[in-house]
Amino acid sequence: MDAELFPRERAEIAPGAVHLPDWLDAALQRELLDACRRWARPPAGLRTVRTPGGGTMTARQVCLGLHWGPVPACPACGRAVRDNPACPGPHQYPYAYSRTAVDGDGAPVKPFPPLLGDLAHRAVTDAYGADACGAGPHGAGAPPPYDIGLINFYGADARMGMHRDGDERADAPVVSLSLGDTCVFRFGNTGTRTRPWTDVELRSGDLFVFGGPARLAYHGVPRVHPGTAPPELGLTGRLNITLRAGGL
Ligand SMILES: O=C(O)CCC(=O)C(=O)O
Ligand SMILES: [Fe+2]
Repeated sequence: MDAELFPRERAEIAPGAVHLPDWLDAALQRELLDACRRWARPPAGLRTVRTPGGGTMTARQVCLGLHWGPVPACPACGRAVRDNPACPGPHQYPYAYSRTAVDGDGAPVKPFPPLLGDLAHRAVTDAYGADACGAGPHGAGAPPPYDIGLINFYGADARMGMHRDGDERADAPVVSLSLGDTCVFRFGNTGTRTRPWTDVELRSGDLFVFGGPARLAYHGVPRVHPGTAPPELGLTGRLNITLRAGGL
């Protein structure tokens, strides 16, 4: 890694989208990596996600709390999603949340651990300030809690295309934690997959939070830089943990 004289600083990439470099210390990165390794084991462990077009995602994924994946058949017309793009029903939404790994081994998804809920709340508070959380414990009138963790594992050639995180029903900010190799994280706009966008370098330990006007912005990972993980972490590749409130 190139030498750097100055620490990297907090940056607001777009209104509501905040990058906090080096947010996780080395011990917490190690603890999260160990936990990711446990979560990635079967049942309902790391899997390859099929896309509605018949391809596969290059980043492999494991889910906690709720399972996110392709909708196998449309409840409105009963056909596989990619076979009937004209269906006005759930075909419009080729991905959904479920309680079991429907496109994996079919096992119940592992529970969402309290550690990740605590981290999500701390992350949002650090990103926006004390009262901005937008999700909380259950209770009358309280916003829904963080209850979904998606963990993406990127090998050297893995990517993630521009997309929106739009399958949740709560508007709490998405919290994203990076471990291992550095990547280019592309943060775009809410209207199109195309420019304008800003490319941000996310390194091991970085936090990125997007909420408010940025909650539904397109984003993706066009590139991972292999071999850039901190050697003491002991990870080859990149892990990303995104935390969301489902409101489902
Ligand atoms: O890997 C990343 O940094 C982004 C992951 C992501 O956008 C997602 O899981 O929806
Ligand atoms: Fe995303």
